[in-house]
Amino acid sequence: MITTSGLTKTYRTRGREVTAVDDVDLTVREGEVYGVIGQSGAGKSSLIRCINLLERPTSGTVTVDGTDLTALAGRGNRAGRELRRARSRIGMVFQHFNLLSTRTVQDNIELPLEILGHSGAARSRKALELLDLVGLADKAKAYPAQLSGGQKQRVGIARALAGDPKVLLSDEATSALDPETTRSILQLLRDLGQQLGLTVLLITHEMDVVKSICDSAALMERGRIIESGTVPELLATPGSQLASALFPVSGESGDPERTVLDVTFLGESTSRPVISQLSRTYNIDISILGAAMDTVAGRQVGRMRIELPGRYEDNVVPIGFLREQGLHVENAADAADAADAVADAAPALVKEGAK
Ligand SMILES: Nc1ncnc2c1ncn2[C@@H]1O[C@H](COP(=O)(O)OP(=O)(O)OP(=O)(O)O)[C@@H](O)[C@H]1O
Repeated sequence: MITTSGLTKTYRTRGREVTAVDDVDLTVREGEVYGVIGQSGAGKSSLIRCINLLERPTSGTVTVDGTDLTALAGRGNRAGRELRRARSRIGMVFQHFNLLSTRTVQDNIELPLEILGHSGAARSRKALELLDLVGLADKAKAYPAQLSGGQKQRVGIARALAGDPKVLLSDEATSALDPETTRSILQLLRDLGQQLGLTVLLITHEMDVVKSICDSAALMERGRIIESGTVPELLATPGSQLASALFPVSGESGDPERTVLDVTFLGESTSRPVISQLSRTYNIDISILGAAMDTVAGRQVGRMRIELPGRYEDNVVPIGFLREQGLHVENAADAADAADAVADAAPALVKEGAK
């Protein structure tokens, strides 16, 4: 649904050049919620602004729903109209809501429809329908100042949906909200995505956002995407920095003569008694150093740090047994290296992930 190829954005200010987006290839599939996570200054806002051509990329292409937006951008007035039309199928949700304070809630939602030239009756019908969808049917005549932050963002989402978009872009939609409101807005985005068949691309600096609603995620650092994939793929990738930040497990072993493994259970493997089977089959004592179960992107995920007697090389057979059961097994020493790498690159992400 969204593809960028070699997308690059360089700003030139007072003789200085900053490459905010550096050769980014991104593929967001139809119907998924895709999160781009990175620290402040990583280039997330520039990326999202290039995707809806609010910002003209320096090079590279952006294709949304089969239309190459970058090809439409530079062709004078007529192409400008085409670009505006293509853009109206891309909804945008902003961190600070961007509502007009002198207009009522309903009039704010009608604004994009006014620009598209819809009649008064059609605009009103659509706005009321959208208000109902976001749970604010009773607030049509209220002004933004009379709403809570979460309610304002619901209006922002309703406005973004006014043009019947196939794609919703969200620029830190929840970072101005408290944790509980954040949860309800994320749930709304996820529900609307499923109900309306939307593809959602969101940028965030909070790992919890990725954890609660994203099907796929990418880690952005200094303008580049350094890791990406579906959440289950990431959790199953040895040494994945995103997986370590998304789902950290802790627990120390003091004994170099023993093997410490991080075992990830996904989906139905979470309910099988594999650790006791391992212990019985090979007659080994297993210590559990740390464990957690959680729901990531709507799927049950478990992670466990276990310790086995003997060095890693001596445990090839039990490790093979665990892998045969469909579990992802990683040497904890390698996982610790990945966690250190992400901590160096993005300390805030690790803090968020560890909450
Ligand atoms: N209009 C601009 N002119 C010049 N430099 C810019 C401009 N916009 C962004 N930058 C620079 O590009 C880099 C990436 O900024 P960007 O806002 O895209 O990052 P971000 O990951 O969204 O950060 P934040 O989360 O703080 O918004 C930064 O170094 C920033 O200073």
